[in-house]
Amino acid sequence: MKITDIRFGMLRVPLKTPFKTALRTVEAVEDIVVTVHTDTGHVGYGEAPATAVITGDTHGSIVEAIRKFIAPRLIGQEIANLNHITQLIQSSLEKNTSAKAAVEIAIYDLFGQLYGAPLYKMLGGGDPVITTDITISVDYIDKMVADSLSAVDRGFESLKIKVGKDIGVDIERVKAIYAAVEGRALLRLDANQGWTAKQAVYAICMLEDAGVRLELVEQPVKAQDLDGMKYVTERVHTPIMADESVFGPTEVIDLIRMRAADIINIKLMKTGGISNAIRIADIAALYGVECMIGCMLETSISVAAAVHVAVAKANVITKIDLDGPSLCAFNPVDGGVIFNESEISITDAPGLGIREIRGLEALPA
Ligand SMILES: C[C@H](N)C(=O)N[C@H](CCC(=O)O)C(=O)O
Ligand SMILES: [Mg+2]
Repeated sequence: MKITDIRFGMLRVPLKTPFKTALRTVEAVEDIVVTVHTDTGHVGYGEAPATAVITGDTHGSIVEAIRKFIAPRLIGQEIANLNHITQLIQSSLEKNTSAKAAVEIAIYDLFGQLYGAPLYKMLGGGDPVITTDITISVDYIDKMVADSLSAVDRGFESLKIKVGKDIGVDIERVKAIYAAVEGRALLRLDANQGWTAKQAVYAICMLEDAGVRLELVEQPVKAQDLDGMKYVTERVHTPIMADESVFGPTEVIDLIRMRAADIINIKLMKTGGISNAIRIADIAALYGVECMIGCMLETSISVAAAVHVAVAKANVITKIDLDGPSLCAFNPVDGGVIFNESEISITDAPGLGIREIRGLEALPA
């Protein structure tokens, strides 16, 4: 099975409700879809969101990175040589992790199709059913409480509460949600870099003292402020998780050795795809550090790939934040992983199992 062509499309899917974090507000998923074509007629699917505020990647940069730097190296390559292809992708240019991820996902999809096995089996196997949390956007307190109760009624047992807007209101937001859902759902907070280190310690200690039990707090301070992450991690009981602070394996090693966080959030769009996500999981396992696997605003194309990785690396990926498809107003994918609110399950279809993507707008090759 040899690569013959790489094509692009734009996928637009409205969100059920605006997604609001300390960094941005978004009303629709608008992602680049990559299809990798082969001489056997098999097609691999990948996806990349333009999360410029986190990865620096835009629609234009994703398409240009693939068109000019990645695709020319891959045409003619044999899918069976997976490690060689991932090395070609990763070394084709610096950064541009979302572009690399989209292409890698499509290549891994084809690798599974080549051997007639679902991707998670090619990655080592596991239990093909996992449970995700759901994100509660930062908003007025009453709205966040109502959204949290509605999520719990839909069966979500873990809520990822967005904070990081105003420290005083943030504390009240979390207290109100905790009181409303106590005993029915676990709470994770994600400040998306919105606090200073001292504010984070103040807020988390206030919540701890008030008896609010939090599963973890994600990325309390600026991405580059590793000293700030360490400062917070050392001063609170609640586990601290690094998200925007770590993209690839070497950054993860540095962060773990600094003891700057307790947990790592792996996202394919930060790692540049599946190969580095697996490396990070293996590194974390060596150090005895737990991981979450998360997503950006992505549909069930690229999130499916993250699900396969989560299943195969369940020994170390103990927390799942793969709610992108649940946030979308509809599922544009025919086939693939089944997203049913909090429960996500993988079928026996080869690769990612995607048959078709509805509503894809073709972009020039
Ligand atoms: C969608 C996911 N639950 C999530 O919250 N991801 C954010 C970043 C998403 C974005 O801004 O596109 C995160 O974990 O920080
Ligand atoms: Mg985060």
